[in-house]
Amino acid sequence: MPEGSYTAKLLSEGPSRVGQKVIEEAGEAALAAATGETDNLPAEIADLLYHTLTLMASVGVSPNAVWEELRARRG
Ligand SMILES: N=c1c2ncn([C@@H]3O[C@H](COP(=O)(O)OP(=O)(O)OP(=O)(O)O)[C@@H](O)[C@H]3O)c2ncn1[C@@H]1O[C@H](COP(=O)(O)O)[C@@H](O)[C@H]1O
Repeated sequence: MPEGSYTAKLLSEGPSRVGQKVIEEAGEAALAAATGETDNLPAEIADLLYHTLTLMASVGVSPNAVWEELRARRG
């Protein structure tokens, strides 16, 4: 594991732990939006996106697979 790497440590804990972080960060982002704390929103959303990408890596889902899914939904 790369020394001092948060990402490596989180990945070593498995998808369930990464998923918990996604839920936590989604809650923080939603709360910031609901309470009008818009100054905090970019940081909260950055945390959410980072942890979502880490969750994808932990289960082997590529960004391209997600883009393809979104593209297929276009009506
Ligand atoms: N973008 C990010 C990034 N966003 C958020 N975080 C970390 O995510 C954690 C989440 O915040 P919390 O307040 O929940 O932190 P915490 O209490 O330490 O977390 P837990 O103990 O609950 O797991 C913080 O420790 C942040 O530093 C990130 N850690 C790393 N990156 C990037 O990932 C890449 C690899 O970095 P390393 O992970 O350091 O190798 C680099 O480009 C980094 O900039």
